[in-house]
Amino acid sequence: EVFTSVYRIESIHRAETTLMKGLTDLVSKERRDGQSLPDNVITFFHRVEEDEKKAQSNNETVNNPLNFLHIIDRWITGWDKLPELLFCEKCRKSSNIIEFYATYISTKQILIETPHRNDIGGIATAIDRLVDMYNLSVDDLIAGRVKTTEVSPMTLTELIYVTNALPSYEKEIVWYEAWIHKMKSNRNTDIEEYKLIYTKLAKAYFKVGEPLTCIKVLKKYLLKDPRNSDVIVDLERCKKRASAGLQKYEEKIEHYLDEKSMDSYTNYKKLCGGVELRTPNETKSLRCFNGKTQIPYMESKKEVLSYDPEVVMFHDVISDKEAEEIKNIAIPKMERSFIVSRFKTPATIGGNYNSPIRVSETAWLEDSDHSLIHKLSRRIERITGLSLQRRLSSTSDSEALQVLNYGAGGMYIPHVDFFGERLANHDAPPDLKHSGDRVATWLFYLTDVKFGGSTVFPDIKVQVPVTKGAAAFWYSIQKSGVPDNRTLHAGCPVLEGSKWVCNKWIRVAGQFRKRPCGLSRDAV
Ligand SMILES: O=C(O)CCC(=O)C(=O)O
Ligand SMILES: [Fe+2]
Repeated sequence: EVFTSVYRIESIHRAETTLMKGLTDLVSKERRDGQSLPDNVITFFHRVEEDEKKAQSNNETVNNPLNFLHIIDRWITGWDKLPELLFCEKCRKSSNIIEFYATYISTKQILIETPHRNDIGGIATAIDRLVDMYNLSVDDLIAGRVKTTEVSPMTLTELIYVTNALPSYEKEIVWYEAWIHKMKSNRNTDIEEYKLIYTKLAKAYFKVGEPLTCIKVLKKYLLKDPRNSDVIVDLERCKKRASAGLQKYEEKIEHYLDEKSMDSYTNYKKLCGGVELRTPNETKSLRCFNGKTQIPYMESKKEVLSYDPEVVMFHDVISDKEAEEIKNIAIPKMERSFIVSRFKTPATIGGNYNSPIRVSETAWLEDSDHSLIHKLSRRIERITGLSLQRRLSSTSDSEALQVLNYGAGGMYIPHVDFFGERLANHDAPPDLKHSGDRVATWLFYLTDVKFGGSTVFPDIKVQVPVTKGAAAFWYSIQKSGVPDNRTLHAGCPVLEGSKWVCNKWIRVAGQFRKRPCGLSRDAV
């Protein structure tokens, strides 16, 4: 799967650029020789040309899920099929074609992974999630617009990918209605497309218990194509249901959120969208200042986002060059992030109902892997005053550095980082199992993103924007030793850009001198 990280999609896209250079060459050589390639090859060639032109803004390729959908669809329906099209039975074989084919094979061989049907589902789900999260207009998406960027409009095939991934018939209705709206302004839509959309829309109305609307939709279609027997059969079905007076409602995917989760989810959504949920009175005492570190002449740029529980940002704690280096060290080791529930934390609320909990890829880096990783651990120690020692054979004061790159619409739904009562029986390696709970989290931001991706704390209404070079830091366990549920937090879905972060989860065991425990139960 490539949709689980933006860098994988980017590498597919780089390969496509190479293939496209080869194809452009082929087209012009054949033209020069007075020959032409099969029509479907030329059509595909023009599609890529057109898509690429549209997807460029300020010399950069637009990094949003709609463009990812185009990239993956072009790959699966185009590049993968190209040899069949070029070497069809009646096709003329020229040396130019053979030459292109060599480039084709070698380019594909370099790729570690090529897109897969699953990727389509992953990206389609991401698009649905982003519509919910950021209240995007479906009409805009169909036309290729996402916030301030524009790419090619969606194709009919892409629409069907998206609607197949939707968790409810209500949502399908919204998309088909929008598509019909678009078809109306396009005079030469072919009848097959009309038929497909009208029958799918009618079926969705039927499923949500609205047979009368189902009848209306099908009758509208029959005005264009009065004798279509499939549609007439569908119409009879709707009529029968309507006369039975049965309003049967069918759910596509069952979902359930309890009230408390719903509150957190509402805040999560608002905070991700950049809404300030605290009153001026609540934020007036928040400050930025030069913080003390363990080295007398070194200060940190500290910004307090919440005093209790304490959530802070440290600015300029990692350079662009270091951030780039971390990515390069991590890339060969990246793997799909495991679901938090490996540790059975309450990572079960919010998000879109059918969405995976975490869409990202992870690499774990040890201090001993590279001097830079070691250096960063020491830097965090100086700034926080905590110990991050890794002792691979006994208890450790922190886990390895976790590097994350989010995928298409990638996010991490609301969760807490501590294990709480589950610490005793989780299946971490023994050294970590005996290192105590996760007392604090340090999160470096290695990139900026154009839109979305903030780290948000729904219960305390805090939003930390993705800020390259900065880090977020918070304690998950109070000084009394009691885990702090108010530290529930999430990574918002990324709408545009590639979000890279890396974090250190700091353990309780080694901190007894560095962060003395409090004397009362509610010590913070
Ligand atoms: O990526 C984010 O913003 C959140 C990451 C996170 O929750 C974590 O690493 O524990
Ligand atoms: Fe977390």
